[in-house]
Amino acid sequence: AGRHAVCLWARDAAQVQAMTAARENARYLPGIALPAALVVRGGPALAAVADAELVIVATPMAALREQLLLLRNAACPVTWLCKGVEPALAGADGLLAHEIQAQVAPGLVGGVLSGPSFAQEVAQGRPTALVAASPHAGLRDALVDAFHGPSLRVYANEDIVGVEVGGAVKNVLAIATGLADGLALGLNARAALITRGLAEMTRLGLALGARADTFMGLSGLGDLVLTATGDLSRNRKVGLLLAQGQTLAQAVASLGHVAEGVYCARTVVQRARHLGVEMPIAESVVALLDGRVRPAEAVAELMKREPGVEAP
Ligand SMILES: NC(=O)c1ccc[n+]([C@@H]2O[C@H](COP(=O)([O-])OP(=O)(O)OC[C@H]3O[C@@H](n4cnc5c(N)ncnc54)[C@H](O)[C@@H]3O)[C@@H](O)[C@H]2O)c1
Ligand SMILES: O=P(O)(O)OC[C@H](O)CO
Repeated sequence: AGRHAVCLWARDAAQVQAMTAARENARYLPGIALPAALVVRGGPALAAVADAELVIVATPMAALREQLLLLRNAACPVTWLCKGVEPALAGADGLLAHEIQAQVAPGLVGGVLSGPSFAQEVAQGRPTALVAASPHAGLRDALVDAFHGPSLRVYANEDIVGVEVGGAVKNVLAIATGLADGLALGLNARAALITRGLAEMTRLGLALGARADTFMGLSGLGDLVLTATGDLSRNRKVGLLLAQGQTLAQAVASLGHVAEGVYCARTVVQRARHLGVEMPIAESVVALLDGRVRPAEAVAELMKREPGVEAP
């Protein structure tokens, strides 16, 4: 938004050099010129954030624990963009991002920036609305101050549990809608998956202590609609490719970016089971990813379920 000096730190020296020379992130956002004021840096991460007022971690979920460990003594607040759940460690449930922070960097002031936002459209300056969630009011305000602008609206939310559950579960559900669309099941089926998926997401969130209304907001329904229907979604693409007969390995290899639903579906389902929460759509996605059912069988299993009442 032009109100702050911004430094982009990357771990890969070759990528730093390429971005500095071309003033473009050709590998991840080709065709988008980096703003003239943006400084690109490599080297030790801690040196790069020494004078920072705010750090944003933009790695996949799998790298968050390592990044937070590195930043655990940072003097400034840290915010992550990751949407997922960490794979379960032996004998324990997989953790949401704020739970990892509580474990490895409890002294840090942390939060998440989430909501319906394909990076490509944000970078093109297309209108986008996000949600900034943290238990710390000061960080929520700082995120709105740093990011709110003519093409980006940022809403604050105290409910970090609900925001993170929405961000994780929508990835799993987008694999399901990609699969349904890839099998040409029709628009009715897609609407059914989105709506019943939202009920699953809400049930899990409530069991984890989230607020129900968060799931009607940007990080819940908003991101679910975007990811389940938008062809820029990597998660949706995985479903589409599986429906075409590709193996999971082939589908994942063709993306070049992380599809978090592939990595968190099992953990989501495992956590739901431990809490006694029913998530039949997510269960079907896991069966598909594990190769226990074929695409058409996953759908048939869902349709065979006993009739039920609509209330979540
Ligand atoms: N791309 C989007 O449109 C978008 C939008 C909103 C949220 N997100 C979320 O943001 C997170 C990152 O998504 P992405 O699309 O940028 O993923 P990506 O696969 O493009 O990776 C992002 C960056 O993280 C780096 N990285 C990967 N593994 C790492 C590790 N172990 N240590 C340090 N760095 C590592 C990669 O080199 C890359 O620069 C995901 O959780 C995703 O759900 C993505
Ligand atoms: O490409 P996906 O499926 O990871 O989705 C990207 C963003 O999370 C959409 O908000």
